[in-house]
This record gives sequence, structure tokens and C-alpha cells, in this order.
Amino acid sequence: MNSIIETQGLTISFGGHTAVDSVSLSVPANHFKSIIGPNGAGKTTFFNLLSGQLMPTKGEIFFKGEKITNLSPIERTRKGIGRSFQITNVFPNLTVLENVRLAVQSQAGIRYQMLKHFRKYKEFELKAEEWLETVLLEARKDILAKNLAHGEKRKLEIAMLLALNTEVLLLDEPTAGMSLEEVPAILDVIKQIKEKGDRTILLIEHKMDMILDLSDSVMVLFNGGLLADGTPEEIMKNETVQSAYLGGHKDERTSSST
Ligand SMILES: Nc1ncnc2c1ncn2[C@@H]1O[C@H](COP(=O)(O)OP(=O)(O)OP(=O)(O)O)[C@@H](O)[C@H]1O
Repeated sequence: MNSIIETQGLTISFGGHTAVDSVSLSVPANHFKSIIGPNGAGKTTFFNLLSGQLMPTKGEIFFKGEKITNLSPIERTRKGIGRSFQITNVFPNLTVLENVRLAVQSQAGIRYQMLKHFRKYKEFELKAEEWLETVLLEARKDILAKNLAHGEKRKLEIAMLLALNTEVLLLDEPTAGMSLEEVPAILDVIKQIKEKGDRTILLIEHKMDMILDLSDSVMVLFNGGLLADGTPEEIMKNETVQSAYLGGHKDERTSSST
């Protein structure tokens, strides 16, 4: 398969505990893959391995066939793997627009001092406004980031990720901690990105109903291992998945630390 992201036997252990256990998978370009699994299954750790925040104990990661296992997070972002910004990466005392402008600027690889050049500054700002429109946050562009509602902060994180313009987007529970009213807007944003068809999206999400609709495929992690990987229909029908995850192990978490 012509994969954009591939892992071979990806494993990480913390002390005696194997959080991600020999996970091998291959994700084609422009594919939408969701990752599900109970709390502690290893989903976020798997993302940390893909984005370079953690180094595997064993195994390899490839991007477009090139081994990237030993690259730093920044090097991986430059190659084309973007991870959604955590709230801690957002500058609370800058406006929403300024935060996205900085992400645009970082994608352009231009140093902060260059902002003195007014025309460039304006270009970055216009681009940032476009991303804010995409995530339906343009009306809040002049608000300080710290004054955004939780759901709006998640939208800001997505705008900042999009501004990096990477081919692969790693989205870790973008709707976590949101009120029910806020979820549809985020889903719309993700649908729009998917419909454009030029990004590969890996999405960790607890809301099963949401991901079944959006996903080309779903992989299930359980105790760090890859329990199943298939179309949403296959996963829903899979008896092992049902008994291990959909059955008695239902995840009741409503918010996330991500
Ligand atoms: N840095 C670390 N040091 C020690 N143990 C860790 C570390 N990171 C993760 N773990 C452990 O690895 C396991 C997997 O955690 P992880 O956060 O990846 O699960 P998850 O599937 O994302 O869960 P959740 O749905 O709750 O976010 C857990 O048992 C966790 O305690």
C-alpha cells in the first residue's frame, strides 16, 4: 500500500508497563482514520510516538516511506505531521488572531523580527483570518485567547494546526470537555477539512457516533495493542471489539487532559 504514515512493531514501555505494544499499521494519503479504545489503552501515547514527543522502545515510524523514528517533533512537523496544539501552547495574553498569525508565521519559517515588515505582517494576518473563518471563530478574533470558552479554545487549536499546513493532522479528542451545543460546530470543521480531500487525518475520539460517520477506517487499541483495524462497519460488527470495548468497558469520561 502507498502509505503516508506507517508504523512497524511500534512499542513503548514505561517501567514494566507496555503502553503501546507492537502496533503496525499503514495509513494511505488523504485517509481519515479514527483511533478508539478505553481509557489507558495507549491512544495518546501512540500519538506522542507519531509526533515525536516520545521515542519508542522498539519499532519504526515511516512518513512517505522515509524512516522518521529518530526525528524531533519540530522536524516531523516540517516534514508534514502536525499535531493539534494543546491549550498550553496557546498564548493566553495574545488575541485569537495573533495566536493563529504566529502559527502561520512559523509555517512560513520567518523569524519574529520580520514582522516589522508591514506587508508580510498583513499577509500573515489575512491568512490567519482565513483559518479562523474555516473553524468558525472569525467573530472572536480580537478576544484574548484566555477569555475564550473551552470549545472556542479547541477551535483555536485546530486553526493553529491548520495554519501549519501539514499533510497529516493528528487530532486528539478535539471535542473533549465541550458542551453538547459546542460539538456540532467542531464536527462541521472536521467534516469540511475531510471534504477538501487533501489531508490525512488521524483522530482520537471517544464519541463513537461521531467518528463512525466521518471515518474511512477505525483502529481499536486495547491494553496498548492493536485489537482491530477496519471500516466502521467492520469494527461495529467485530465481536472481539464489542466484548472488549463497546460492551462492559464503556468509557464514561466526559473531559480530557489533552
Ligand atoms: N509518560 C508516562 N509515564 C508513565 N506511564 C505513562 C506515560 N504516558 C502514558 N503512560 C501510561 O500509559 C498508558 C496509556 O496511556 P494513554 O494516555 O496513552 O491512554 P489513552 O488511551 O490515551 O487514554 P485516555 O483515553 O484516558 O486518554 C496508561 O496506563 C498511562 O498511565
